[in-house]
Amino acid sequence: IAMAGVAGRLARRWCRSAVRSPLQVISFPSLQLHLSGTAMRASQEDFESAMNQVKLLKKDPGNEVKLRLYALYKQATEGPCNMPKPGVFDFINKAKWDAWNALGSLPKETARQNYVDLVSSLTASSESSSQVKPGADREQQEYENLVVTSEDGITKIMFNRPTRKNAISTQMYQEIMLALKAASKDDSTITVVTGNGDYYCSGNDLANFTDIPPGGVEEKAKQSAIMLRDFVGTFIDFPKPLVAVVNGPAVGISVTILGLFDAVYASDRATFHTPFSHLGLSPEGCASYTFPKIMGPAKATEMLIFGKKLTAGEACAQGLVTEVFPDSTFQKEVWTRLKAYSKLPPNSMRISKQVIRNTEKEKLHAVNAEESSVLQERWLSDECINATMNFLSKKAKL
Ligand SMILES: CCCCC/C=C/C(=O)SCCNC(=O)CCNC(=O)[C@H](O)C(C)(C)COP(=O)(O)OP(=O)(O)OC[C@H]1O[C@@H](n2cnc3c(N)ncnc32)[C@H](O)[C@@H]1OP(=O)(O)O
Repeated sequence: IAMAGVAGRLARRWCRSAVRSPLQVISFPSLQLHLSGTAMRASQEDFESAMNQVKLLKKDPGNEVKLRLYALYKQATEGPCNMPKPGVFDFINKAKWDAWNALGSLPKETARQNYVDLVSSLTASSESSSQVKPGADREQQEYENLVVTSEDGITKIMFNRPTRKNAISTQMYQEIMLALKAASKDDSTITVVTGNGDYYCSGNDLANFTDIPPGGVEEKAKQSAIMLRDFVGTFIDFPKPLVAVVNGPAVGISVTILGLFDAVYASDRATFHTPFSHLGLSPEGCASYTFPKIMGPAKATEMLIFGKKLTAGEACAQGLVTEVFPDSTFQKEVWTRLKAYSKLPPNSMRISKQVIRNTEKEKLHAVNAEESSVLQERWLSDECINATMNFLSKKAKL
């Protein structure tokens, strides 16, 4: 408890001091490699101007960056660390000493250049993030079937076709891809996918197959396979922690792609249903690979071949869901947790995700290509056409 109190005070003091003086700022080790390679050409004038810019930063760059700035400033003005090492309980001065000492014998000119570059990167990122106006207003104009908001370091992509149980139309596939691509580049640390209304998502909009292009059904199947491959590929390649907040029942592709998320939180009202055989289809979203890996082949068979619908508790027991919450407290508990996670160092989270994902990326893309190509055939099968017609003519539901 005492340590937590000290850490809190430290953070508050550092935040205040960063805007007051470059002498009281603190580091970002991940920038070190990038910065050490830059040419040494910053003048004393550039350096002084950078010191002034630090005071004008609109956004607190965080303690690590402030420590880095402090260390570079000291190195640039005084050379290698010349202070006696502070005691272990003198937390602030010890952190500053460590940061400065870590620069070793870095020449003054290089430190000056690195300081100028670091400040310039901070100014650029604060300008670009202030141009992005987070919030529903801006996003509503861009997306017809999604609500995308950015707050507290979290970009939330919400399926927004509640009257169709958030079924994914052709346009919505495109919008989800666009929203994910934007989220991968924005300054949020975590991206969340959720649904509006009582459903999380009822999967592919079965009416998608009624929009036949001049090339006929074969052309439609071909276009759909390309779209599916791109759609799933966007999830495979997504670079930040991706979390599903499953607010209600999930069907079809909205379930299979959960295997590509980094965490899945579910309300106890949620169910997980992949009725591919009932629809004359076969698995997509890399589930033919991720599900057997997550839950074992026998359990995956029950879901993907026999179409067994799982409760949230069952999906959690089988490893598809991270944690289940009572519906009454679901939103509150999940968002409190996500807000805490969003404050973790973003670069570290992103890199950890990449380390985990990179070992499998090639395999996942290959599986995605294979599944999409098999489905291209399935969509033209009698089994699939009959099942789709039965649903659309209101003869069948899941
Ligand atoms: C191109 C890439 C393809 C990738 C391959 C993807 C595969 C899949 O995702 S397979 C799974 C496809 N999904 C389904 O088969 C679900 C079909 N829907 C249903 O069975 C039911 O609607 C329900 C169980 C999801 C919900 O039932 P209920 O609570 O009774 O609600 P309604 O049926 O009255 O739904 C309200 C309204 O929404 C329409 N709707 C719901 N889901 C879909 C859907 N997936 N596609 C098209 N339309 C859907 C439903 O028809 C109702 O419409 P109205 O009757 O006009 O009000």
